[in-house]
Amino acid sequence: MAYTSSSLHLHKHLLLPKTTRHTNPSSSFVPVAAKINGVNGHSSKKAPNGKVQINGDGKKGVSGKGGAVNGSGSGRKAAAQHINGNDRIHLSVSTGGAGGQDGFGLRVAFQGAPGAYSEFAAKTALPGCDTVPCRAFADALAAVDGGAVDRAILPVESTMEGTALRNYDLLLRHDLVVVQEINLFVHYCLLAMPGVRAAEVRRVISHPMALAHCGRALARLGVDREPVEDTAGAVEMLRSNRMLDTAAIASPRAADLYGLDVLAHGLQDESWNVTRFLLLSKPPSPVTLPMDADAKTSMVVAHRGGSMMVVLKVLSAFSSRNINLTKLEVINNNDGGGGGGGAAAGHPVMILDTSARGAPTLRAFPHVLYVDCEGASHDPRVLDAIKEIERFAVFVRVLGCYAADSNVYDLQ
Ligand SMILES: O=C(O)C(=O)Cc1ccccc1
Repeated sequence: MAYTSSSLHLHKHLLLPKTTRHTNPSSSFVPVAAKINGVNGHSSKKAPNGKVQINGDGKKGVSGKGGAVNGSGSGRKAAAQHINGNDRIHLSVSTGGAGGQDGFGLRVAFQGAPGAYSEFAAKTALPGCDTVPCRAFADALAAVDGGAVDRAILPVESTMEGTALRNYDLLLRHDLVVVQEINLFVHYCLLAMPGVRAAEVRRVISHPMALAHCGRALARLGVDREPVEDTAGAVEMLRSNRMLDTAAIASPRAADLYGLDVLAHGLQDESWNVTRFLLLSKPPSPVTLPMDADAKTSMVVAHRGGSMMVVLKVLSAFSSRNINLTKLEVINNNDGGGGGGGAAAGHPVMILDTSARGAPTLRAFPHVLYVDCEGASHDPRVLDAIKEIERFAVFVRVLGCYAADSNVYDLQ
């Protein structure tokens, strides 16, 4: 196999929620996204009343009361079914912002149209921030790299699919630092134009990750699948083209925002479906961690390959110092052919080397490890572990040090 990736994924036990704070979901999702024009394509209109108005009719704002999909007063609620049985997990999670970070005055680029999961993750991580919709993840990263926005948010792994290698590839090509992590419970709904019945749906469109996460449910429904840029963009497309034979997979919030019917809830094949997002900024990191904070450090290690010995040595560098790892992804690209592993299949991983004097250079590495460890990057034990790894690795780049947040936040 040319390009392989194996990993120790974050799973349920690592994502147990800590907080029990509940807030009004609609209040945690303020309509500031509408104030900003999209960086590359997506934009949203602002209604005269200051609420978001998507595609014209202005019936539903972001905080629109009448369309609560899972709340009271929704006519759509009764019709929606749970595709995968008892999929509504009731998590004790916060919808009100992670780690006490205040996002007022910060512009955060995300991939997708307003109502995308990434936007919700940004709003949860940095309550009060202004979100900036972008056509592609690459545009969101370019926006923060170029100084057009303060942060970008990127989904990097999910409990169902592991590491989003494409997004890691993007991250590594930029001189950006990880400043925050956020875990979001992703609840998928099947949405259609008002009045459309499930039996009339021939095709389902959504972000590729959403289609993959709902594979079994879609097979059961016997519909065609078509990937589009993002979940909310799919909903926007349905709405603006008045598609009557097509449904979209997106969040209940997107249904509310764009005024679509929810045909089914809990479409995901696994009831535990959590996506981990990273917030990225230009260096130096604007975040100062309190000394006693639970911190995490993310890094990428490039090595010569040849055997799995290097993995054992990396593990030993941490374990001998009693440092816990929360992620280890092993990437090997041996012969340049095809093979599994996502966007970079058949290609070495391109990493921007910012350590050398002079301009940062993009370097190609066939053998790479993505490592997250507990502890701050300035913790002497972590520093020592990195020093030890540097003795046998070709290159180590610390991607960021940030507050560990094991909460799982929920849209509901
Ligand atoms: O398409 C979206 O809404 C996104 O934000 C990307 C995404 C898709 C599925 C799960 C998590 C993030």
